[in-house]
Amino acid sequence: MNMDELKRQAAAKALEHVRDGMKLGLGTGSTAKHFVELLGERVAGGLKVIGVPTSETTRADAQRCGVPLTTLDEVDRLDLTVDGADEVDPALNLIKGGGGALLREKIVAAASDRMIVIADDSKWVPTLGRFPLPVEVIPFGLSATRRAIADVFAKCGLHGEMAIRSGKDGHAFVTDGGHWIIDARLGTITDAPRLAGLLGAIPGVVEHGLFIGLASTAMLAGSQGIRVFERP
Ligand SMILES: O=C(CO)[C@H](O)[C@H](O)COP(=O)(O)O
Repeated sequence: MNMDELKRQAAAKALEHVRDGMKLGLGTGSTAKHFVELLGERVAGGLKVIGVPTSETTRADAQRCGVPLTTLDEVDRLDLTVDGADEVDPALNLIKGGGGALLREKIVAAASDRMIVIADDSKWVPTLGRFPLPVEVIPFGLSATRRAIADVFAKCGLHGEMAIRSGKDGHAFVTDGGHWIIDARLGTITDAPRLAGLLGAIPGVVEHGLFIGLASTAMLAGSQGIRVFERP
């Protein structure tokens, strides 16, 4: 089975947890896109749900699939968010943001009673950090912000290369919020909650891709089937 089929299987498994009347957070990325498409099929069959997309790309996908949309200004809490991840560790802490949507993804996940992470099982890691950590920054004062990020890494015993993410046009990739992303190759993040707290306190850092304590469940599809993990 190829990777894309595994992603679709994980998405289908998450769909089993969607009930009539739910308010849903809709994630971003190739796995989340499968979920939106499968959800669209259920909506066409009469399921009543409403979704909050975590990116302009997901908004367009959801509209194409006929999934009714709302915003976090119009609803209070969401029942469930289903989203992909770049890495998942045994505590269900995550690295996200490979698709550049980490800011809206984190806002939506934090506004949800439950977050289900869907992925193929290559995303499962014993310790976060193999995938470059995305840090969303304001372009103003970038060098100062970068130095502050490097100081935080050093304080956490991490020394990694940092690169401004480029878009397809070769210029800096611009997020839906108008910010830039620094990708940091850290290797192994031994204390992700501490790093998350320190990065979040830097002026100029809008958000980072460490999702600590937000995921309730992970559904990871592999050649042996789907493994479901609950947050310990
Ligand atoms: O965080 C994300 C986007 O910002 C994605 O969820 C993450 O990059 C995983 O993507 P994919 O499902 O395509 O592997």
